[in-house]
Amino acid sequence: MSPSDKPASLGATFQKLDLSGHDLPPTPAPSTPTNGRKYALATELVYTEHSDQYNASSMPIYQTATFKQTSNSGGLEYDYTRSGNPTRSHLERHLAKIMSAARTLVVSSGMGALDVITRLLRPGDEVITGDDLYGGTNRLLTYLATHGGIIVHHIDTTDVASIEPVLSEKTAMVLLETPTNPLIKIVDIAGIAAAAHKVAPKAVVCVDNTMMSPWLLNPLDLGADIVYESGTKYLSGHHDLMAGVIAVNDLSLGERLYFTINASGCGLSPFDSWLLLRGVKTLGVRMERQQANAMAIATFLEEMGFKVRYPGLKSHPQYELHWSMARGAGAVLSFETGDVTVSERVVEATRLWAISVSFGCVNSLISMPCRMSHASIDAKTRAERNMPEDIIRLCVGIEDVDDLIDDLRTALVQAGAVIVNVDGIRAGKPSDGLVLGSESSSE
Ligand SMILES: Cc1ncc(COP(=O)(O)O)c(C=O)c1O
Ligand SMILES: N[C@@H](CCSC[C@H](N)C(=O)O)C(=O)O
Repeated sequence: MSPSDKPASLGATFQKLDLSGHDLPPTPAPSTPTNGRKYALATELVYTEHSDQYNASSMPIYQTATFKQTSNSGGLEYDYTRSGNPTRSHLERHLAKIMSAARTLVVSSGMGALDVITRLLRPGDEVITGDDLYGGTNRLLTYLATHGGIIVHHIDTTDVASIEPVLSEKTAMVLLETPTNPLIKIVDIAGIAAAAHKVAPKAVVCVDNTMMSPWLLNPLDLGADIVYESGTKYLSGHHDLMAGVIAVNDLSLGERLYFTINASGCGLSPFDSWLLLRGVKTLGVRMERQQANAMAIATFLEEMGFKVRYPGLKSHPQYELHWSMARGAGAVLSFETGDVTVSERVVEATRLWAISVSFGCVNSLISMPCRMSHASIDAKTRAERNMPEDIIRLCVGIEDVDDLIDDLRTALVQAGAVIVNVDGIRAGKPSDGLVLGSESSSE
C-alpha cells in the first residue's frame, strides 16, 4: 500500500505518520478514530493496538535474540533483535504518534541517541551548539572535536543573532537544548532553525527535548529536523531504565539513523522497551503533577528572596518566549544561595529530596550540578560559561507539595541559608540575623 492508499480519514489526520508501514514494523495500528478526529495526547499515551495472537492487553516482551525463519533465504519481518524486535517496534510506532513524528527509533540511552545522531557528521563538519549544555553532551562534542575532526562552536543560543557569525555552508548540525540544563535558559527553536536552514539548507537542526518531553513541547513542529530525548527521564518516569529516543519526519534521515543503530548494536532491549511502554502511559498525569509542585516550590523560594530559575515564574527573563513554544514549564528549577558551602549543606540536609543526578522521576531529587551532572565540564569552562558553583538544581516529583516544601524549609534553616526573625524567613547570610538549627547561628 502506498501513502496515497491511506483511507482518506486516516490520511488527513496522520499526514506525517507512515500508515502503510513500508519497511517499518506493522504495529501498533494507528489509533485514530474512524471519523478522522485525532485523539488527544492523553488518550494516545494510553491507547495502543497490537497484533498479539492472544490479544494480550499489555504488549508482550519478545525476549529473544533471534527469530526462526521458514526458509534458508530468511526474509521474515524479524531475524535478529539487534536489527529489530516486535516489542521495540511497537514502542517506536507508539512514540511516533506521541512525538508527532513520521518515525522514532529507540536506543540504549540518551547519550546513545546523541552518539547515533552525531555519526551523521564527517570530519571537517561544523556543529553549532549552546554554552549551557548538559555535561554529557558537552563531553561527547568535545571528544568529537578532539578526535573526530569536527569543529564545535559554543554560542549563546538564547540570542538568535549570535548564531549568524558562525553559520556557514560548513554548518552540518545545530544542536539545541531548551530549557538548558542547569541554567534554565530558553532557546528560540523556530528562530534558530530558520536562520540555520537559510544559510545551510542541509544542516540538521537537532533538539534535545529531555527537559520538556512531548507532553510539553514538539520541536519538530517548530522547524527541528531531529528531536531526541533521554527516555531515562520523563518518558519512563520511574528511574528504572536507561533509554534514548530519536524522532524525525524525514524517512530517509530515519533510515540513515536506523543503519547506525543496527550496525553499532545500540537498539533498546526488549525488556527496557516494555518498561518504557509502560512508563510513558502516565507521562501526562506525572508531568502535570510534577510541574504543579515545581511551580509551588519555585514560588516559595522566590518569595523568600532566592534567585530562582524556572520558566513558570513571570520573573524568568524569557518567560514569553518559553510560553510561545511550550505547553508547560516542566519540573526542573535551580536556585542559588550565594555560597558553595551553604549550598552543600542545604543539599545534604534534605530528607525527602534524594541527592541524585537525573530528573523526570516521580521522586524529587536535589543536586549541585557543578559537582554532579556537569562535573565533566572543567571548572575553567564552567566559569567562562557563567555557571554559578553554588547552584542547586531541584527536580520535582509527585509527592505531597507541602511535605516537599517543609523538608526544603527545614534544610534551608539547618544549613544557614536563611535568616529567621520575627518577620519570617528570608534568604540571607547567617550573620545578617538569627539562624535556627545551625551551628553557625549568631545566637
Ligand atoms: C538534557 C539531557 N540530555 C541527555 C541526557 C543523556 O541521557 P542518558 O542519561 O539517558 O544517557 C541527559 C542526562 O543524562 C540530559 O540531562
Ligand atoms: N556520571 C554521569 C552523570 C550523569 S548526569 C544525569 C542527568 N543528565 C542529569 O543532568 O542529572 C556522567 O558522567 O554522565
